[in-house]
Amino acid sequence: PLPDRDRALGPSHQQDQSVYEERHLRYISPLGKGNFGSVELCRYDPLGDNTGELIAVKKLQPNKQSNLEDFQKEINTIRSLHCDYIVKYRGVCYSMGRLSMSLVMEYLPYGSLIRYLEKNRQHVNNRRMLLFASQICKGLEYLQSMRYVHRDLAARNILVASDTLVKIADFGLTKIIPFDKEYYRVTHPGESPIFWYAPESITESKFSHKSDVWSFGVVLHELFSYCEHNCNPKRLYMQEIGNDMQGLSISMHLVDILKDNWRLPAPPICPPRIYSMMTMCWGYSAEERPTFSTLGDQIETSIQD
Ligand SMILES: N#CCCn1cc(-c2nc(Nc3ccc(C4CCNCC4)cc3)nc3c2CCN3)cn1
Repeated sequence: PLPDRDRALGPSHQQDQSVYEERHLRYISPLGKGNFGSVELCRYDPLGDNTGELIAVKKLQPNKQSNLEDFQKEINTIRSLHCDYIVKYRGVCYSMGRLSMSLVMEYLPYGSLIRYLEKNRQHVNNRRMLLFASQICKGLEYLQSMRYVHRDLAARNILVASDTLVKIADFGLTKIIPFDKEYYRVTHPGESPIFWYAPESITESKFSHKSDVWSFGVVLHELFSYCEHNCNPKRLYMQEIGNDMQGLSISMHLVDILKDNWRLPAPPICPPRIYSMMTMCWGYSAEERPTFSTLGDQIETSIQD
């Protein structure tokens, strides 16, 4: 695309959608897998001299679930979001040959929060964690203001831009709440990340801002557990449920222990006030859970102390 200074700004000064030409895209390495797609590191190098910018390119995975329509929705979603705490849309790349298209986004050099915390555990203290938590909370508050429900909030979908900035990514499951309802009901649950799901999402496929609050509580748990894999949510829940469970009954057992008020245990060195914030996010019924603005205020207060 044209550098910003030369880009013709439309009347609304809305940046026009940038189209990246496939012939200038240089594949570098794989970055990860999201919902319905894989993400690759590329350099967009129209001058052919390796001075081009690094970008993250999400390609549609041609498999049964994903289809171009869902991908188009994901592109329209991320294109409509303008927030410092949400990964930035850069444009699309059409590959006519394969009649498919790719989503071009800003490249975040540090990768997912899980990997970052595993590698940088020694110099990330509680204050830094609270900064990350507050940024995720602000991003979610913005998403809510746009009537979007993310539906796949987890540390694996939080990306690290720098030592002091994280961003929400992967809008493959994001839905818009209809104007006349408080929730979105999903017809095809697909492979659901049930250990990050609120009870009503498991039992009734109902998703709302309050179910995103539940998942935010699980992300707080991952954060303050430094994303240690031996205390990740799935592992802790399966220990409680009993590892000998299979298939459908796992989600029913999960809902049962949640009904009995069992919750993920406090991470080893988690401040009591933060753990109580998590347990508030895990109110069994949606209306018990706090709003993102309340959570944001509580996190800010904790940062001041
Ligand atoms: N979310 C979500 C799930 C889908 N997904 C999205 C991305 C993604 N990754 C990055 N950056 C990134 C990623 C991995 C590394 C690792 C790679 C292995 N070697 C060590 C370093 C480094 C940097 N930047 C992005 C994106 C999307 C927009 N910008 C990756 N998977």
